[in-house]
Amino acid sequence: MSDCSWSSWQWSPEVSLALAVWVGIGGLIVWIARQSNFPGKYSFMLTHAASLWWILAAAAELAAQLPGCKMFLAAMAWPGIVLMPSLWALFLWQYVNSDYRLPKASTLARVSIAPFIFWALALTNPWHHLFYTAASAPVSSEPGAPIAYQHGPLFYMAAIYVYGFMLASTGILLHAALGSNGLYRRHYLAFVLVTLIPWAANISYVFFQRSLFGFDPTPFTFALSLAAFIWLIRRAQLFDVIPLARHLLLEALPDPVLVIDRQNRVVDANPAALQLADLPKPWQARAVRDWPGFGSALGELINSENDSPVSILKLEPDRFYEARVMAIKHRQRRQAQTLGKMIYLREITDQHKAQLQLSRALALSKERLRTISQLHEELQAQAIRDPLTRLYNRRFLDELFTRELRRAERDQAPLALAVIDIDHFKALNDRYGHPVGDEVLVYIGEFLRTQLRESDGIFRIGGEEFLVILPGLTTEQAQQRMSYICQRFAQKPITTREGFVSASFSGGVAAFPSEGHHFQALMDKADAALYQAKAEGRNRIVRASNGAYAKP
Ligand SMILES: Nc1nc2c(ncn2[C@@H]2O[C@H](COP(=O)(O)OP(=O)(O)OP(=O)(O)O)[C@@H](O)[C@H]2O)c(=O)[nH]1
Repeated sequence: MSDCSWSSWQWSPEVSLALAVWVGIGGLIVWIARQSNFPGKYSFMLTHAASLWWILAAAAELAAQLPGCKMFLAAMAWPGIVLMPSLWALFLWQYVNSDYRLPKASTLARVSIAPFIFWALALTNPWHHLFYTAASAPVSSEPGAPIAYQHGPLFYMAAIYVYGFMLASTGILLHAALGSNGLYRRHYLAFVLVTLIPWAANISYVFFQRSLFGFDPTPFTFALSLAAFIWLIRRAQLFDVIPLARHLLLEALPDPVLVIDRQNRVVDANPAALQLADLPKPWQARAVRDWPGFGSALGELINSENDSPVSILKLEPDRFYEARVMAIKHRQRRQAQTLGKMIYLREITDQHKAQLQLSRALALSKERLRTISQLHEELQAQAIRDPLTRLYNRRFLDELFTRELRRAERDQAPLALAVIDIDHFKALNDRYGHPVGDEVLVYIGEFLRTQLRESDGIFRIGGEEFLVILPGLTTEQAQQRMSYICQRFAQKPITTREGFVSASFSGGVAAFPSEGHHFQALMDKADAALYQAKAEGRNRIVRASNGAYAKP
């Protein structure tokens, strides 16, 4: 210090350059202070204040003529040297995490501990020579000659500390640059450049003894940083246009947007939201559920554990809005802290009504389709059934017989066919009347249905004529089965409107493959057997047998 009071001071172009950089950075700080808030604004200003300290000490060292004074001023630069990279890392962290807050006093105190320790160690170097060794001396005997510093272990410790922050800064920036695009990515990449140039200059000085004016070139590279910031601010809209543009966008947006804090109080609302709530400007911050008009609906939405990103709200009579609730998160180290929520509303009344109409029309046409297909099924069922007895009619005979014949051929199984005709039905009609005849027809249909298997097909093929398809039965088995039914039918009188009526039927039976391989062949033989049954006295079943008719 005493050396400095005796030292003469020499002005030089290098000193002018250092002071020009100092003035430029000072101007940058003043300009930034006047700008609206941006993430990391205060740590950005503090970083440059630290660089001002360093440059001033460097300019003074350049101007000082006595070696003792130069070494004292070199030690004086250390708070700036060590503070600058740590504050720069703090700024970048806040910037990439959109943290607008003033750095906490405790954070600043923690960041300042190491710079003060290194400063104290540098100032006490004449006693311990652990920062700069005793071999540090002017490069020549000329007055004002620069000092060739020989670095001691404490110097390298300080360098490691500083380089750690530079490394962290580069990591933060590269990570942010990779996850962003457009203007933001350009900002991050420019920040990488601003970080790497002074660091490279410092490494070349510390490890490769590259100097500028016989001096550490690092503070001079701040001129490049300054140029980069001027370019970023003027050309790449750093710190200025983006928040402004976002604010303008929010103001001009026709859709209502609300920002609520952790206590669900509205802390910001754009004009569209105020208009929707019919709130005058200025409005007071109030709980979202108390907002006129749509507060209760929004309150419910926020409190519900509804994870769906979009909800439909009916806010006013007949007005529908799509509501998106987005959490506003702030990342702190590895934890993400929720600061509040942003609610974005978009009116979708017309779409919603159209959608409702569409879904109503869709439901109606589905209902109609169901009715039509039901009717269709009923018609289909009716088309193949005899309306009086509900037995199958001739129309279905072909289809069922063909299907059963194929199955019989495939399984090599017999398939019997029985033709039945009510005996003396004309006489019954004549005696009791046609309606009673109908009752007898219905009764026989029901009777056959109860006596035969589910798999047997029963058809009414004429006035009082029926046909039964009996899958799996031979002629003999079919005759036995039908004879049994024939006997039971004849034994039981039928209840009609005219009292008890007795009736009987006759039948002829033929089967695949013994009597034929086609429907018509089997039908002819069964018919002939029926004729035989009638001729033999009725009330019996006669089977056809290979061209001849076998009696029971
Ligand atoms: N009630 C009623 N009678 C019918 C129906 N269809 C046909 N018939 C009558 O059935 C009778 C058939 O008589 P026929 O063919 O002479 O035979 P049958 O009197 O039964 O004498 P066999 O067959 O020789 O025993 C006719 O009188 C027809 O009018 C019908 O749907 N309802």
